[in-house]
Amino acid sequence: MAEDLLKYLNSAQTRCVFQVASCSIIRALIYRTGVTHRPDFPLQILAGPGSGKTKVLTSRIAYMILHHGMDPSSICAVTFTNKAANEMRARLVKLIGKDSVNKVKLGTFHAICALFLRKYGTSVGLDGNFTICDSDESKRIVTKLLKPYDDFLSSKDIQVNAATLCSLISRAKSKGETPEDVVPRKGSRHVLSKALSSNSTNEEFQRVFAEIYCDYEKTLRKSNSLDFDDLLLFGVRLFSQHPRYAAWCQHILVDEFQDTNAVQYKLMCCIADASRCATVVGDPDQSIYGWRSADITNLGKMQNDFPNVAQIMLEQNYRSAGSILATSLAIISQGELYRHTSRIAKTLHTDHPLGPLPMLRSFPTEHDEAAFIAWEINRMIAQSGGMLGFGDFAVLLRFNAISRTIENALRMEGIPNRMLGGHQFFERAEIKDTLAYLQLADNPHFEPAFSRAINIPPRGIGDKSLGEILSRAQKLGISSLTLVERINDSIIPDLKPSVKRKVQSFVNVIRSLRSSATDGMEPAQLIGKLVELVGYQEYLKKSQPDWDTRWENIQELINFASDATADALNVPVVDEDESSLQDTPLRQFLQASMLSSAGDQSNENDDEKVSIATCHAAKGLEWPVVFVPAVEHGTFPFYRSDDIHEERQAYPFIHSSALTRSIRRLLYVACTRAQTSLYLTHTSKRKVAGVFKSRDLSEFISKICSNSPVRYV
Ligand SMILES: Nc1ncnc2c1ncn2[C@@H]1O[C@H](COP(=O)(O)OP(=O)(O)OP(=O)(O)O)[C@@H](O)[C@H]1O
Repeated sequence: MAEDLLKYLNSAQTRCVFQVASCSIIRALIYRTGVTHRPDFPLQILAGPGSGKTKVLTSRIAYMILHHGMDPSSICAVTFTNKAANEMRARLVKLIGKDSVNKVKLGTFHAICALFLRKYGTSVGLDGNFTICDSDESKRIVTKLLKPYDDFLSSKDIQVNAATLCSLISRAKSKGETPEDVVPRKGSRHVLSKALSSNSTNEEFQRVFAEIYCDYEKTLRKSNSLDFDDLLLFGVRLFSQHPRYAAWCQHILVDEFQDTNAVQYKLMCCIADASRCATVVGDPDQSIYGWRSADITNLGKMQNDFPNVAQIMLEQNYRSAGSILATSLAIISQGELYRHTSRIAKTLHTDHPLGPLPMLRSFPTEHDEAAFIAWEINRMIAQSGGMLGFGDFAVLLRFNAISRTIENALRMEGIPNRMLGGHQFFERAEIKDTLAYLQLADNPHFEPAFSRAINIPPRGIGDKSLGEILSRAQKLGISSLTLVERINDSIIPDLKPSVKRKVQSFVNVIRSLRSSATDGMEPAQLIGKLVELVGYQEYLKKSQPDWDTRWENIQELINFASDATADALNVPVVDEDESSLQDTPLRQFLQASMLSSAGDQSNENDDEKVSIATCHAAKGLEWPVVFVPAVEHGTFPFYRSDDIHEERQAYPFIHSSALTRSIRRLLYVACTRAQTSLYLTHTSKRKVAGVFKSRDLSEFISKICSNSPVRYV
């Protein structure tokens, strides 16, 4: 009898059934452990793409509240984008209800810092009405600061632009380096040394960089404003110097932990200081923000900084067909390029069938490639008998510059499409104009807003007069707005030529907005009042051929304004007697606008369009069918070349092997967005700066072709 049982258990068929059953039990247990792991212990959940990381994180929050009775307001949940925060909020509402969710401190690192700095910023030397300076304004400031160095830099044959300097400043800040830290010391090697050959040139350039960085900081402080990196740095300062402001936090949970930089990691530690409890979820293989100083080693650091941290791996992919997963894993796990890195070995499997093999197609030119993509989308939709719609397709690009040919081809085939994160709502001129007035009404010191608003609509103040206003204000140690207000009120003499009459309407508008904002007028009404006062619609009609679209955007901003204040997070009252600051609805709205990221806005019928996105913007998303064009050397990986301007700015001075690894991960992220079908395409010739250049298949793919998880057509 016993022998029979043993035989039975050993039979191949039974073993297989038993293994499958035990595997899914183990998986369920692992998932459960991720959720139920004691909330007073730290936890790292490492998981591959499509393994349901967000689900575990939200379930864990719900479990802490419902099972352990934790106060929702003692939980902090951090995501990388507002979109991800909204997604998490929506899922949590279903589990614990809206009232509890509203108490959880849920948002991006930037949003959480901004909220606390608004209320307690005086403790770290800030005024509560600071303005958040976006990257466009930072670039304008740096452009101005760079100007006096033009002759010097060209005499040394050093070419550098404001965008590169902004990247370098941001890089320094994300590592916590101050302007003093970047001053060259004898024999020191700095980030710039990788970019410049001669040592003395390097030192001279680095000195210029340090000076510009220093002046940039001064300009921001004088304008009572913080850039995005400052929000994090001042946040660290606030929570580390005044731990009581973080004492409410019993547990912090961080999504996409692989993309945290040094400052964000420090912030997490400061917020978790009282409880030493943090749960992080991440996938080191999806770390794609190396150029923004994301630091994969934070996983290791956490093991030292958080005693008894446990590590759980989630290894089932719920998203993709088996063959897509196999191809993606082959791309990421090619050994040789990882020789000098410690890639954390993870396995990933799926219960989904193998499905069609990913298709690799080669074309003579990019036009043929784009035409194929358009043709194939139409063919698949027709063949699916209505199962697939345009919204089920995505074309994921290495960089935006490739999109033009694809967009053209889709248009010619009548395929509706949208660029994900491409039209950045808050970067549109009409939106910036409106915000500039409101920023000035809230913070009279914010110079970038003054320079923008003073002449919109045109008031006849030329560059010379504007320069005169700025320099006179500087001499008097007051803001430009205060100067023109004083001229308007005849407190100080007019300029020559006179500006008094020209600035009168501007001063009146600002004063009227300021007084309404102080009386608590809702931002949506403030915008209505502003456009009325300045005659903005008439101005658009006169100056812009597409004025109606722009006017619709203003209406959209009004909609956004009504929602933004309703969504504001509660900041706990720590010291009633201390000078904690009161937020105004205008301030809440301005903050929400400045922190709103690309892709946060979506239109109603976007679901019926083919998505075109960069691989970066596709992070966290999924589609049934994904096309990845230009899988070629020169794109995957990309090395510095003169044609791709935006990429040179994105990757200043990054080491090429680090870049290669980062781009391999980017291709991995792109491929793992696909649920049922994946197409990789490449061309043998591609136009670069107007000239055809021959192209080879990407080494990331050519090296895996022999094991053939792809169908090469
Ligand atoms: N336990 C589960 N059972 C079935 N489907 C699941 C489960 N968890 C997640 N999914 C589904 O799998 C897909 C991927 O989930 P999700 O986007 O949360 O994964 P992720 O780990 O955050 O992925 P990525 O890191 O690639 O963005 C989604 O369609 C989700 O609905």
